[in-house]
Amino acid sequence: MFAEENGLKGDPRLQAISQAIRVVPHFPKHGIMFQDITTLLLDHKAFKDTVDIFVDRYRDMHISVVAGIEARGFMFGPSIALGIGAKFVPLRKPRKLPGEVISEKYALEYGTDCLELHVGAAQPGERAIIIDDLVATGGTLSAGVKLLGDLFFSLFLGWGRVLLFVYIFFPSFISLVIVQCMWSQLCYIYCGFLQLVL
Ligand SMILES: O=P(O)(O)OC[C@H]1O[C@H](OP(=O)(O)OP(=O)(O)O)[C@H](O)[C@@H]1O
Ligand SMILES: Nc1ncnc2[nH]cnc12
Repeated sequence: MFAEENGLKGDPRLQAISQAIRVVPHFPKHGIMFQDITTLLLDHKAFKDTVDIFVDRYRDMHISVVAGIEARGFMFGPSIALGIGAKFVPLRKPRKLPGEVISEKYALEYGTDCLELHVGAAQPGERAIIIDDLVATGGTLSAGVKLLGDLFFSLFLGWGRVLLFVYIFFPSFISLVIVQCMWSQLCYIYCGFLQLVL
């Protein structure tokens, strides 16, 4: 599907990339066919072709954020970010990021996990892509999409909380601000009116 959608059907690079990924049966537990990309990283051409395919696809699409999912998204994301001229934003496992974070829990093929993102790493209105090595259940990717979406919402919520706090504890302060604003608007209109008249 990816090959067809991106005009890569029959591209010999895809077959070489696919062959460079080792499949390890029953790792880390019985029944899992583990797709091991460390063998792809050992193959310079296949590794470069993988990055180039993404750079060609996303260059000139006004993407300013490449978000990479820990850990294997960190192996491809930064090169793609440099290639398309975007910043790299790590989506990390819990308690790894030192600043203020937003978190999202998710279910995995073999367990549950959580991803975190630094508040302020991306701004509302920026266009982002998320990079990882593999989609199995899609839980990790969905958590990444939700995190980036929530970033804008959390900024909004942050200011909402401050306003609510001020409103509850200092209602007269809020009224004062509103009156002040209205008053300055009235003064402004009044000055404009005077300018017109004079
Ligand atoms: O589509 P999903 O079912 O969510 O699974 C895919 C995720 O699982 C793997 O990471 P893992 O959590 O094993 O962490 P790692 O990259 O740190 O090894 C893989 O790198 C993806 O991030
Ligand atoms: N089948 C798989 N291969 C490699 N990483 C994985 N993460 C979840 N499922 C996986």
